[in-house]
Amino acid sequence: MSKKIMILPGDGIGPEIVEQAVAVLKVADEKFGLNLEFTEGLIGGASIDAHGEPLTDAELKNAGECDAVLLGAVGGPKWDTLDRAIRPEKGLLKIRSGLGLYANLRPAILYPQLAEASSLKPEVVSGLDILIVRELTGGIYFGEPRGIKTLENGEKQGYNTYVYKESEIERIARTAFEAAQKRGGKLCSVDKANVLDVTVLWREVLDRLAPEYPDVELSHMYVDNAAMQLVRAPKQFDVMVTGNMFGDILSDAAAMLTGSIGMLPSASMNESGFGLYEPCHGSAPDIAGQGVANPLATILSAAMMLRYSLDMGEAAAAIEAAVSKVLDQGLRTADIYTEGSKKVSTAEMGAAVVAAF
Ligand SMILES: NC(=O)C1=CN([C@@H]2O[C@H](COP(=O)(O)OP(=O)(O)OC[C@H]3O[C@@H](n4cnc5c(N)ncnc54)[C@H](O)[C@@H]3O)[C@@H](O)[C@H]2O)C=CC1
Ligand SMILES: CC(C)CC(=O)C(=O)O
Ligand SMILES: [Mg+2]
Repeated sequence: MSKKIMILPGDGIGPEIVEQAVAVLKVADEKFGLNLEFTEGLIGGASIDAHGEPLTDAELKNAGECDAVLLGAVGGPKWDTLDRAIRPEKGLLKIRSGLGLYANLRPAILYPQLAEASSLKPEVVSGLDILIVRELTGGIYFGEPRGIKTLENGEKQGYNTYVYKESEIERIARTAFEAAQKRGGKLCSVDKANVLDVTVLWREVLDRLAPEYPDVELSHMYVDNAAMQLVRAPKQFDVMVTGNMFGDILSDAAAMLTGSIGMLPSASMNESGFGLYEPCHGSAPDIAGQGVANPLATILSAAMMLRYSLDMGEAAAAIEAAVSKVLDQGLRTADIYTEGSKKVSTAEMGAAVVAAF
């Protein structure tokens, strides 16, 4: 039986990088007989232009009926002046929440070939392999009430609400504990429990669950210190678990340890293992249309999709090996270029991964 993959290219560099990832999936399909079937949909600004909203209910339903979703990125200046309710980013929040994709896995792994491209000194990052587990369907990005209101004195006030229910904390904590069990056995929970009540509860839930995972060493860290430790001594971390906003910010910081945000893939899963796969970066309007974006985060996200949602681990490993091979060949998009390597375009990088199979 075929496996149906929904492709949502989105905006900006989204279509450019997704095109390369689909080409890689097609060659993996040929080599491994995966029987993949692709269908394409609209999200973000592309959907606003076509339908007046960033994700239609019909498209959400289509995505949920597929076996997995591969997404590029959404957003861009063209839509920035629209009403907040129909911004491209709302489409992303809608698909994450609508499909229950609460577990966002963001592995920050330094390919040894890119040690020179990392923002940190090679000795600080060599062998880096961190997994950031980010809660994705709750927290301050979803909390109500939210909005901008006018106060009695005529001044405007903006507000959002940072909320988590125990059950939401527990399920992401279990994802993180289980990941730590399969990895190095260390879990660092990141919060701001010295200030934010919601994260006092977060910490309590993590502590309550810890005895169920005696093989995992649990620690807690405030988010400001975690940001500092990530750029000071990142190898102290194995698995990090945190809420939606802190995870968003910390994973962009971790990306630079691996050389570029263009290297960081992600998986967003629900309880039944259904997943949406996308690079951690956005639509990069500053380089869109120039053919210079790094497609590797999206290609590596496609590999995660094969492994986590489609049970095609062998093909996933082959994609990762092909990525490593092109880096061995010295091929680099502009974001990971260092002296002595060969600068290539988005399409050339994609073609090189296909050829490396
Ligand atoms: N998952 C998503 O769809 C996300 C969407 N966004 C949206 O994207 C738009 C741009 O946001 P920014 O804050 O600029 O973040 P961004 O991640 O799009 O770009 C930040 C910087 O990283 C660079 N960059 C990103 N991806 C790259 C790649 N694959 N190769 C080489 N360089 C890359 C960009 O050129 C830019 O200089 C906004 O509309 C934002 O809301 C932002 C983050 C995530
Ligand atoms: C719409 C944003 C929450 C997207 C983003 O920055 C992310 O998921 O990393
Ligand atoms: Mg982000």
